[in-house]
Amino acid sequence: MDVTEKIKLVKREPTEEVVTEEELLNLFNTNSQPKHYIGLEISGFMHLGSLILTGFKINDFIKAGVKCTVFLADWHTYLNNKLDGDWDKIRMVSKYYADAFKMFCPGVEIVEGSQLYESRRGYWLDLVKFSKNMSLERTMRSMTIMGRSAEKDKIDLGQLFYPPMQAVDIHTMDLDIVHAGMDQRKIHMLVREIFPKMKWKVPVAVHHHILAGLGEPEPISNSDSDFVSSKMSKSKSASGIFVHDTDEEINSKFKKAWCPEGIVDKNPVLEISKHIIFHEFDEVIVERPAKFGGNVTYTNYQDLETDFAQKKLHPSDLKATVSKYVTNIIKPIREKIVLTEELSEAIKKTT
Ligand SMILES: Nc1ncnc2c1ncn2[C@@H]1O[C@H](COP(=O)(O)OP(=O)(O)OP(=O)(O)O)[C@@H](O)[C@H]1O
Ligand SMILES: N[C@@H](Cc1ccc(O)cc1)C(=O)O
Repeated sequence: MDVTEKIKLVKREPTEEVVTEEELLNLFNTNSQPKHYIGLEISGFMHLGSLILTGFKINDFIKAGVKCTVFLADWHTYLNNKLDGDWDKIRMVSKYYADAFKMFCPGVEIVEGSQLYESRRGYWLDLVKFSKNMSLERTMRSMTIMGRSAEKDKIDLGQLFYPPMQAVDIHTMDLDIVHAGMDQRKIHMLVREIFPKMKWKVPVAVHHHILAGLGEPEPISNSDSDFVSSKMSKSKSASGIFVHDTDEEINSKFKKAWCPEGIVDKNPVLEISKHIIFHEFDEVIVERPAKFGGNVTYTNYQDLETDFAQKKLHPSDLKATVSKYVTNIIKPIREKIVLTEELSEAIKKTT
């Protein structure tokens, strides 16, 4: 595959930014198998954002010949008080995440935080060195990468290690490409600023779109908090579509979704059409009775959005269509991911 084709795959939806494209071009020109990672805290059930949209992007990287890793950040999970900080639960849920990604992204490598830290003794020295280059103020401002804010949350000393550890993970894995949702861009920009001073390899950062939750978006002006507050998240079960939801649950969640007639901005149902459905299907058929205009076929997202904006497509028809297509995407995934009673209970009781 030529370099232009590889870049096209990396930049394809749901990618929102590549920092920088010039560096990515240089990387592909000089390295036939660059190393990528995306890291996840392991806590709740996997959803459309964390497994499916993220997995679409990982699969694009794999197609482009990139060596992909999903990093299961077990120590970060512990630091962030997820799963009650109970290591038996963390290990159990970690296996569930590993199996889900191995199934959805064939060829991806899985690395656990604890495995990395045990095998690289130099990690802790690098963490100390890195922390000398990171101000306390900057550390506090990066708390958004763990879904917290220094103003609202009581932060313990352990949590202050979270952002510099995430940065040192990147150096320790010797990565060329760091990938995450837009909510993680702060730490990657920090890495790009500090690593050159330490003479560490500077990775290209690729950030994908953050899928919004199904509820009404929260009115927040600060763009960084915006990603965090309205995103589909494993901590908010009503606003997310989880890979284990039944057909009925998916349908009922879409029925309740925020989708005012003619409103395109921050409309979560349109977002799912764009980033999930049109990623998988070349055409989408809206089925409706002749008295409401009859069936209509869309071969691209833009036409669907335009019809919705012009009130030619009603929210209930859009919701029913999106619900049907999402169910078709989720069904085969749901069947392949084993969710034992014990695992399900462990997750439910702690999220
Ligand atoms: N709604 C989403 N859309 C796209 N990507 C997402 C979404 N939620 C999480 N991700 C991405 O998946 C990776 C793991 O995120 P994370 O472990 O914080 O999941 P989460 O569901 O947001 O969890 P939490 O509820 O604890 O905030 C990150 O790179 C993040 O950007
Ligand atoms: N901060 C990431 C998790 C993560 C942790 C460590 C990493 O090296 C990478 C990612 C999240 O909330 O999703």
